[in-house]
Amino acid sequence: MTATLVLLRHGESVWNAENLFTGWVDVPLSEKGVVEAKRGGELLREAKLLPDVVHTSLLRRAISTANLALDGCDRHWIDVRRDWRLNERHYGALQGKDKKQTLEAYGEEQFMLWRRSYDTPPPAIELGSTYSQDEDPRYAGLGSDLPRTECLKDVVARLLPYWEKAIVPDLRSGKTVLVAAHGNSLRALVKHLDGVSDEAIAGLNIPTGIPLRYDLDEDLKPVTAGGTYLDPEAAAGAIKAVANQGR
Ligand SMILES: O=C(O)[C@@H](CO)OP(=O)(O)O
Repeated sequence: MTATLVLLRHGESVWNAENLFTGWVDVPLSEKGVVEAKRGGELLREAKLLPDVVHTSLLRRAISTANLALDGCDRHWIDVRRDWRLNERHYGALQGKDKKQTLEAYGEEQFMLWRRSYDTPPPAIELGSTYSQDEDPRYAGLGSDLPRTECLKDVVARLLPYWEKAIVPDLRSGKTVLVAAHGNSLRALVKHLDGVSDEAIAGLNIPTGIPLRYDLDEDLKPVTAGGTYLDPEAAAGAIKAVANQGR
């Protein structure tokens, strides 16, 4: 048995374009992001990789990307499930801050520790502050699960229960599964799938809007490590751009 999983990071958001830490702040796609999401749908159509079910976060940049991509391959009608556990990493007090200014103020080491270390979260966000989500009705049921900051390790811990409970059953039933999510929630999933070490995951970046295909064996291990981008050339360039943000 093999199962087919497609990971899709949302297209460029307006805050990606402005180089701001975003996390759980619910910003829309930029015009370029809309084009990227549509292109993602074309790539799915060209590859005849047609999802049967889609899982998204609760953030509009992932939801819009899924809608646009699915529309592009005539799959806008499939079952959809959304869950906060697919949200972007909560960026704590860095949410809304300029990446370049943060790099200049705190230096390369601290900046990269916050951005890419496995287990160092940024400082926690103040409750009630502009970019905090404590008043957001979509998270009202979360109680003490509502994060005030997260490192990638925290994202792995909150994502895996959803993977096991919601995504794995879809894969086991033979469905082609699309997961439309975020740079860091997808890094957490790739870490799990490929067994990437805590150190090596720091160097892994996911480009916006380019579907990443994983064929999984009966143990849900990737047949090809790292999966396959549907547009490898575009992915290589875009991965470099993500890695260099803030510079
Ligand atoms: O700001 C964010 O939420 C993320 C993704 O855009 O940024 P980074 O790649 O720096 O983790």
